[in-house]
Amino acid sequence: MVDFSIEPSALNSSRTASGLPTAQPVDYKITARNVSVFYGEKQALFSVGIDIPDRSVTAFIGPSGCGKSTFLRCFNRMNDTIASARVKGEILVQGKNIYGPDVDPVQVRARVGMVFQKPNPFPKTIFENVAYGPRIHGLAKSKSDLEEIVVKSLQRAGLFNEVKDRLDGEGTGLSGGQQQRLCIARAIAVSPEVILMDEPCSALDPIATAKIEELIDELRENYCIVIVTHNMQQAARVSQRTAFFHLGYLVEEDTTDQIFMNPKDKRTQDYITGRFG
Ligand SMILES: Nc1ncnc2c1ncn2[C@@H]1O[C@H](COP(=O)(O)OP(=O)(O)OP(=O)(O)O)[C@@H](O)[C@H]1O
Repeated sequence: MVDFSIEPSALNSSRTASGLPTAQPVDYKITARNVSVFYGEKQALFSVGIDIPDRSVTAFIGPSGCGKSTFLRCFNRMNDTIASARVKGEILVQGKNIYGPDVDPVQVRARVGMVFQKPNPFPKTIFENVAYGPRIHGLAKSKSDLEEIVVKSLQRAGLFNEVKDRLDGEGTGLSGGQQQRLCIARAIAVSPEVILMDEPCSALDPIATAKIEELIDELRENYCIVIVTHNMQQAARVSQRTAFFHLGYLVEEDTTDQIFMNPKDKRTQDYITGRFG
């Protein structure tokens, strides 16, 4: 664990019985400092900094093209897979700079899982979709170990009861909402520290969306979750903190209540009241 005790922004103030404020360290999972991202000559993000707490949901909102997904992809080095993308600045996950010279991006992506807009199960069985990650990362010592990981991951993703009789069926044969929960199970199976979600409900109907939102709420007890969403009601429903982006800048970040009820910046206010977006 990193000692955050000297970082003023990492302190929550509370009051003792004497009425004097005391500082309590917040458990931050991700810390980003001065992050800028370029696609070729074009700059998409401008010196963004944020602290993201563990065991909670942080939502990134803002108009199309403001850089939400670009910033999210910095947290597991997915931008490395885009040839023109260049990331500057520092991102610490659990205190370790994930852009350090000794860091393997494949390991980063196991620690920081990602769920995409469109459910993307592998063309394999339901069991294999979940077993694949633990197997390649050597997380199971035996067949029964692996089975246990698969069952637990499906249970945590709220899918087990629906698929327990057809684990040998194709993952792609599930409904859209089930496929997305399968992708969440797949992400959980490698015991990540963080789960990134890039508009995870945008391809789903309202009932499947409600299930995923419930699941997100349950998962936050154990994980740091960061979600990009276009849907402000969804951000208000599922997140504890919200960051508003505009034209590549992080305009404002605070508790979700504060952002939606009393934003400090006029651009945030205009966006959440639907004046642009
Ligand atoms: N692979 C890429 N190559 C070139 N430019 C890109 C690439 N991906 C994103 N951009 C540009 O970077 C900027 C930020 O895009 P990004 O997708 O991060 O925004 P966003 O806020 O997530 O948008 P949306 O809500 O529409 O998904 C935009 O101007 C976009 O055109």
